[in-house]
Amino acid sequence: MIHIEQVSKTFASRGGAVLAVDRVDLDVEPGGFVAIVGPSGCGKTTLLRMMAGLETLSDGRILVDGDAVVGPSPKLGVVFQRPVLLEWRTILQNLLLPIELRRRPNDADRENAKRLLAMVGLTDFADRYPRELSGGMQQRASICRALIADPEVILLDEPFGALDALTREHLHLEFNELWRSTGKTVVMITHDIPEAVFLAERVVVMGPRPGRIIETFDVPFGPERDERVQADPRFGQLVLRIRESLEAKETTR
Ligand SMILES: Nc1ncnc2c1ncn2[C@@H]1O[C@H](COP(=O)(O)OP(=O)(O)OP(=O)(O)O)[C@@H](O)[C@H]1O
Repeated sequence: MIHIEQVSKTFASRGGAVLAVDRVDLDVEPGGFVAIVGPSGCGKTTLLRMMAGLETLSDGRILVDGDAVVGPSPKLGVVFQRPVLLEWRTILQNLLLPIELRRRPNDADRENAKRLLAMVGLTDFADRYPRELSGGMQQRASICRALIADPEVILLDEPFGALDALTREHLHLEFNELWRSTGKTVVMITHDIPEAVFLAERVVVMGPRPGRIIETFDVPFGPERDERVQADPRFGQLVLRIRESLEAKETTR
């Protein structure tokens, strides 16, 4: 579904050119879930923004479902670290925004939005404004908005990073179910290694700048996950191996 081939990104800055992403190759199969972890500033966000068509490539190519990414596309839904909801629109109106940018929303769109809100337990909040919702609820609404145009791929940049631990755990379970029930292809950036192992099928480790993929780990659990996965010794072992992979590279900087 996603094919990333020898992708590089160089930014021009006052101090000279900054190589943020260096010849990254990555393939994600349809319905797959890949998490990307790496030290701060290693180019994760830049890579995700290039996948989303929000940043140009300096070199290489990115294909989504066979087509080169040349700009934002309805095939891609993006969720950012902070829920970027418009304060003056209700939750339902916020959800319908991606549709409105292309055409007038109809009753079927409104039904679809309500179905998504029901999936994440926000049925009663459709007509409320973002400020009336907690951070976790707003982030759920943002995930619904990324899904409204029925994209084949969802890209998430630390979507749960700004939430408290309990809310984050709830959303992990919800997001796992959402992924399984919709069959979407997911790429998620996170700093949280246990989160990556809990949610993804594959965890990709990026090394410090210039950002390159240094190691890939397969997660030994099926798609259906719950709290018991974390008690499995393989969970802790994998978290440790990924942490060691990250730390090995940090010390050889
Ligand atoms: N628009 C830009 N102009 C110049 N340099 C940039 C730009 N965007 C990112 N960079 C540089 O590219 C590098 C990678 O940044 P990026 O935000 O992708 O890292 P990251 O891995 O997502 O970091 P973090 O985990 O801290 O969010 C950094 O050195 C950053 O300073």
